[in-house]
Amino acid sequence: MNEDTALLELRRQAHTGSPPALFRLASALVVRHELEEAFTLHRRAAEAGLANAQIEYARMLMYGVGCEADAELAAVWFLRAEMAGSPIAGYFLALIALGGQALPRDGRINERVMHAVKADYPPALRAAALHFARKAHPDDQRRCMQLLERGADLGDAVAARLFAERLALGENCKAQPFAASQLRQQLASYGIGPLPRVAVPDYVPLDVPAGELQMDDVLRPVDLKLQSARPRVLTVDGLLSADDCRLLIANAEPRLQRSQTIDPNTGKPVPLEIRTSRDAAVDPILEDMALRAVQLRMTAAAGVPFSHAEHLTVLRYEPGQEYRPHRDYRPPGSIEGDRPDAGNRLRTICVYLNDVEAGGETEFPIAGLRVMPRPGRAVIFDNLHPDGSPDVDSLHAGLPVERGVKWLATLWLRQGPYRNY
Ligand SMILES: O=C(O)CCC(=O)C(=O)O
Ligand SMILES: [Fe+2]
Repeated sequence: MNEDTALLELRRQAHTGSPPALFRLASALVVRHELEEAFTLHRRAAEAGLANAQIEYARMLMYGVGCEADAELAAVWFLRAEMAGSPIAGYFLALIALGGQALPRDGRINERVMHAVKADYPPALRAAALHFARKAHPDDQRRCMQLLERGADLGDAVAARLFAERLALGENCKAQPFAASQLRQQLASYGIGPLPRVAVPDYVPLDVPAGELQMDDVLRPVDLKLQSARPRVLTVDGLLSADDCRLLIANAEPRLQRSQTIDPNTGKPVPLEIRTSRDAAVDPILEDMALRAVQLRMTAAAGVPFSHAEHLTVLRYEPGQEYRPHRDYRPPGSIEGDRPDAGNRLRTICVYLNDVEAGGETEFPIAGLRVMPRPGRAVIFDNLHPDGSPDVDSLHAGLPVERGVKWLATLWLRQGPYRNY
């Protein structure tokens, strides 16, 4: 049967109106990028009570695929699928609720994540593993390892890479170089290399009873150090854990592209000599609970609601690569095409993900300040004055890397809401 005959057969079956047949046809149409028709068919199957279709329909609504995005309506359909017994729907409800925008951030987040963990849903395993990774109790460290291992067994390459690092380094566990090298060989056969070395930053371990999940820990206040008042620059060490840093690198690495910069004349992103790194932005469709938790930690430290954040960008600079002096606020005219209602870039938070052998500091020339990369260290700075006007003194640069590689995560934070869930 060729592809078209197969589709015709699916259409014939769907004609009967049977929900599983509608679902199968919709899924085939998604693969063919016929999204609007897929959306309508998933809706019909969802309305007829099919839980899988309810999840797919809700996901399309959440991301605006084949339709206008509508996070509130997505939540309604995830709730129906959850009531029909789907822990995956519960996971998505927890993901939406953690953003605190389309659903309230309530205690059900933890319950739902645990439920999805018990159902072996890999994104939930990853999120819970990274949460337990921050807790001092040895039982929680064991839980973290078990969850990463389970994720790896289920084919989650990110979990496998994180697990291999901990095993190889004996980080919060007994070093198992043989098991680590076997796992790395397995990953290498899929073309996946080892992660860069990330030293464990000092941070206050999470004070949550052993075995318990408290996902909203990401919002807890951190100890910011004022480095300069004008321009306003703050830093905090250990904002992210070694596992968080590795998570960001592992997610970005396969998708890196030459960085682009907004051309001040046209307002369009283009590759320019002032910024020679490679980077990957996290598309909302790829944003799972663990990635969301890391970003919430960043926005909370920056004192800006999560909804104001543009998409996370992870950058990689090789020797000689740099981001020459620039300001992060967007030139008037370039906002129009990208959520003008969200206003300009009020503030930026960058987190270094590894140690750079030499070079790669972030320099603020007006303040006479250079911030050294250290894994988990964040630098937060204002791009606008309190009255919303551009602060020309916010000029800054990513100095050229001299030796080693520099990995960095940047969130640009707008004046108003940019995301809807
Ligand atoms: O690489 C750095 O240190 C600075 C990065 C930066 O300025 C940016 O991402 O906007
Ligand atoms: Fe910048």
